Amino acid sequence: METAAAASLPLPEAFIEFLNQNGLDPSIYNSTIAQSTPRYIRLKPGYSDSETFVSEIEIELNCKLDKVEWLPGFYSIPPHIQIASTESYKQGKMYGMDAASGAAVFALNVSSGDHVLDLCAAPGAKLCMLLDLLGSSGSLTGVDIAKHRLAACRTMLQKYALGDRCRLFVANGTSFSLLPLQNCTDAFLIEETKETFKEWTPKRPWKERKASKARDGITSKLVAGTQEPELIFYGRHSGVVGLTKSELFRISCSSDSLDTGYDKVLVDAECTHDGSIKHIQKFEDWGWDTLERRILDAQRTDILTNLQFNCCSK
Ligand SMILES: C[S@@+](CC[C@H](N)C(=O)[O-])C[C@H]1O[C@@H](n2cnc3c(N)ncnc32)[C@H](O)[C@@H]1O
Repeated sequence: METAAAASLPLPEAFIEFLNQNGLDPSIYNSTIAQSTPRYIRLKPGYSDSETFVSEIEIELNCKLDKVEWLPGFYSIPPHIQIASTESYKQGKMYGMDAASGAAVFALNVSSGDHVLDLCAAPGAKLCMLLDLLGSSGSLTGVDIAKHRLAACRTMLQKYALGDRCRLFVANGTSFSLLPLQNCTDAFLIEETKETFKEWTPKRPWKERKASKARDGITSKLVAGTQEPELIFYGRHSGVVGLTKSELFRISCSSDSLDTGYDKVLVDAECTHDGSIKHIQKFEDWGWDTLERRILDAQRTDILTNLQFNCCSK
């Protein structure tokens, strides 16, 4: 961190050393520079190639959309532009999603008919992109350890009308072992005497759910590794409808799980996109001691390393 700009940053020595060791430019944590980092939006398939729709959004946002050539459906917008109050966003025609997040999903190379597992799914931006890529084929299983976060993901599926081939489990990803159902259905003998899963219906429309969440606040609750996965959502073609509970929770339908497992697995245990810069910038309000305790604490990051190792080595 040789430059004068970086030297003027109120970053602790140890953090600057860490950035230097990893070839990262400390000036990205300068809030003036970070404020010029563009934001990105992803347009829903069907809208993303429509020039008319792009022009409509430009009028609505009062800015120009710059197409990200290497990432289908993505556009960059100036950092100060807010999308949440626009009609296109409210109507589920666009997502606020970082290009780096999109790149991770794109790199999975999802193809038609794939059975995909998203192990750290909430709040669901990547999950929605995966479902958009799958279209009307394959299946997607979303897992998250935090129930309130996965509930937000379910709301997102409803908002974007995307959940048809998806199921969501509150579970610890390090021990999640349920296989995709589409591969197993032939092996199931539906026992008519037992109660089976009926079509999932929301207790409340998603807009009401969003409003009441804001009113009531949220309680953070994480599941233990040993707890049985809790199914909080399943779509009509997710393979769940018509199964009994014991069929759903059978972890293997064949001795060879290589044939019956997932085709692609996404493990997004912690943020790696431009949003992480904003997390670090909280030091300006919190001070470094608090930031270190809340975010950079060695014990917490050790847990994260183990989580990523466990998930990836399965
Ligand atoms: C960076 S966020 C994921 C963002 C998400 N992929 C998206 O695109 O919106 C990390 C998520 O991992 C979840 N998580 C952390 N440890 C977990 C575990 N052991 N099992 C399952 N989920 C976990 C957190 O609750 C959090 O929701």
